[in-house]
Amino acid sequence: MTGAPRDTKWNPPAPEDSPQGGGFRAEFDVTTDRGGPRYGEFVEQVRTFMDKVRYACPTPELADEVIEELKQFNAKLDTMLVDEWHTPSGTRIDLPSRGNITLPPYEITDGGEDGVSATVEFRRFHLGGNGVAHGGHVAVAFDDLGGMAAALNVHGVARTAYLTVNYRSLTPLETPLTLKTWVERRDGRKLFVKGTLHEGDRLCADLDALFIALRPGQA
Ligand SMILES: CCCCC/C=C\C/C=C\C/C=C\C/C=C\CCCC(=O)SCCNC(=O)CCNC(=O)[C@H](O)C(C)(C)COP(=O)(O)OP(=O)(O)OC[C@H]1O[C@@H](n2cnc3c(N)ncnc32)[C@H](O)[C@@H]1OP(=O)(O)O
Repeated sequence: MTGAPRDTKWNPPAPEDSPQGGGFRAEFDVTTDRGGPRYGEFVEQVRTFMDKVRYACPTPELADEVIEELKQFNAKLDTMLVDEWHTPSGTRIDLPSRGNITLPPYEITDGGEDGVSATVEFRRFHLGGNGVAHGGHVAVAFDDLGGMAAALNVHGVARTAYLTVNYRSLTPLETPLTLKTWVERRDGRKLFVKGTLHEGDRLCADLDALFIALRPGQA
């Protein structure tokens, strides 16, 4: 397991009348080959780049040089753009965080209807201040992995209705942390999800969230 459990029935078909606009679709794709065998390294290099940008203090001359090179990179990326529904990002279950560059990198160690366990490592670019993670990035990790616990429970897509994170102690950067999420209670389409984030035995943060399973065809 890396970005999501493999032994699960993913790729549920959308109903004929599934709307194509607004929010998540009631369907989703999982892949292991979209974007090719080097896609994981491609994302990892961008993360490393962001780590360096976060701490860079360029001279004006070096900033000009890098800006010129970035313009060339961006022009190259313009030649490979696809729409949201065809990008590998978020679908590659063989990669950390399903290859989604916007998520803190995590690897799923266990996942199913009972919940999800993952190892997550906040990067240097997730800095909030004073050497520890920004609380918003902690919430992003909980949202995605809480959403995954809900998705695995209902075998479909669920959307966050509310998400409360209690920050119990500081969350370190560049340290493997254990994040767990599980559906504590289900009431029809309502999934009450709990979660914890630990460094070893120390609780960094916990989660209390409500996810709503989408109705067939819901935008
Ligand atoms: C999604 C994955 C895509 C890619 C997948 C690829 C691979 C798959 C692998 C794994 C999947 C892994 C991870 C999943 C990833 C991410 C998860 C992130 C999810 C998000 O980041 S998502 C963005 C933020 N999210 C929104 O943008 C929501 C905006 N909003 C709405 O879209 C509606 O608001 C909605 C749909 C929430 C409900 O609307 P609705 O019309 O369907 O239902 P309704 O309003 O009737 O509520 C039904 C019952 O919930 C109660 N209820 C509702 N809201 C409540 C609240 N806040 N507090 C307390 N109770 C609440 C009502 O009171 C009623 O309760 P009752 O039935 O008892 O009366």
